Amino acid sequence: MGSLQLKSIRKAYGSHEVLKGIDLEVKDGEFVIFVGPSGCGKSTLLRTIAGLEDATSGSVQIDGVEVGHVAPAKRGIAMVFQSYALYPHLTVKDNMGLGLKQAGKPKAEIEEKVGKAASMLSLDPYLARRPAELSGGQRQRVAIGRAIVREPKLFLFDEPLSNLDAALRVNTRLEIARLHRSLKATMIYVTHDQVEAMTLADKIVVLNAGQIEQIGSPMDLYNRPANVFVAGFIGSPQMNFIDGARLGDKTAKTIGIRPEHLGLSRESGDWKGKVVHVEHLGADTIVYLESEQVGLITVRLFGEHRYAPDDIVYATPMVGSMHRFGADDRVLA
Ligand SMILES: Nc1ncnc2c1ncn2[C@@H]1O[C@H](COP(=O)(O)OP(=O)(O)OP(=O)(O)O)[C@@H](O)[C@H]1O
Repeated sequence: MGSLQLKSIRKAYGSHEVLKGIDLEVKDGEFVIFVGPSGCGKSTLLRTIAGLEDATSGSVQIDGVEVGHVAPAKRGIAMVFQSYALYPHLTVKDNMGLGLKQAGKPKAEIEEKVGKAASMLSLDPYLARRPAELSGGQRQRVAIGRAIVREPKLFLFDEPLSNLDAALRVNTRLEIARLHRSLKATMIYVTHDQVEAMTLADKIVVLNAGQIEQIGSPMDLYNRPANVFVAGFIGSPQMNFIDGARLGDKTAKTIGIRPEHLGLSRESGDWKGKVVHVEHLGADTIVYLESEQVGLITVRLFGEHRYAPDDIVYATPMVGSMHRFGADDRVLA
């Protein structure tokens, strides 16, 4: 079991309020990801759940039990950080089993649990090595293994992949997804990386300046952003925002349209523009164009396209792809 309830969590450092009333329900077995701009309070929230920070007010419950005054080690939580914090003089096996050894568990039990975690993480060949003899990805897997053997109610991950290179990030991401499926454990994960958030999460929590902007499944946030902030934060390249008045819309202050929901033609279309820059990403081509009617917009095309700066082109939004936001930046029904 591992459910979590946060009620009206506030946290201030001096007069600086970093968390401004966070309410959140995490169900047993859920994978929840916190995203948001730098400094919005993601790590502080995670550390508050872990008990490494005390909330200024509000309640943290794990499985329905208030843990505000329970020491971090007694909360049934395991935390995996960006820095692996492994003991350099211990082998992989001893690093993974240390927590159990310190808790006075019998040797046979430690052997069994470490063995099981190692095989889950494909770490069997490395059990006798020391951290210095491992790659960054392997070290992070050991850190995850160390968390698994403790069989926590809640796993907390604070940007666990951010020290890894791109290929390793993908592999380790898949590993974490698989792990979540096989352990059916509750996981809460902080990341800067949109792809991580979109691919791993059952539920994404978008934070901004200490408040929750929206909670939803990845596709909910992508398809139905509740406000301009979430619309602009989720999706890459970023959603285009156009002044409603420029499109003759009298109620919407802002109209959003994702770059992948625009078509491009040299012959005809809704918005005439001039190409200012093109990025060839292999699988996709990103075209930036300046249009008199709608300003600077980004178009994402599937495949390779031979547009070049100064080409005259026409962009056309796909039917039903516009998001309309009112004067308060909230989505209009
Ligand atoms: N110990 C502290 N004392 C004072 N202010 C702090 C302390 N820890 C964090 N802060 C401030 O709280 C705010 C939130 O920090 P936090 O680390 O939670 O943000 P974050 O969303 O995790 O950012 P990042 O994505 O950059 O890691 C920041 O403005 C930070 O400067």
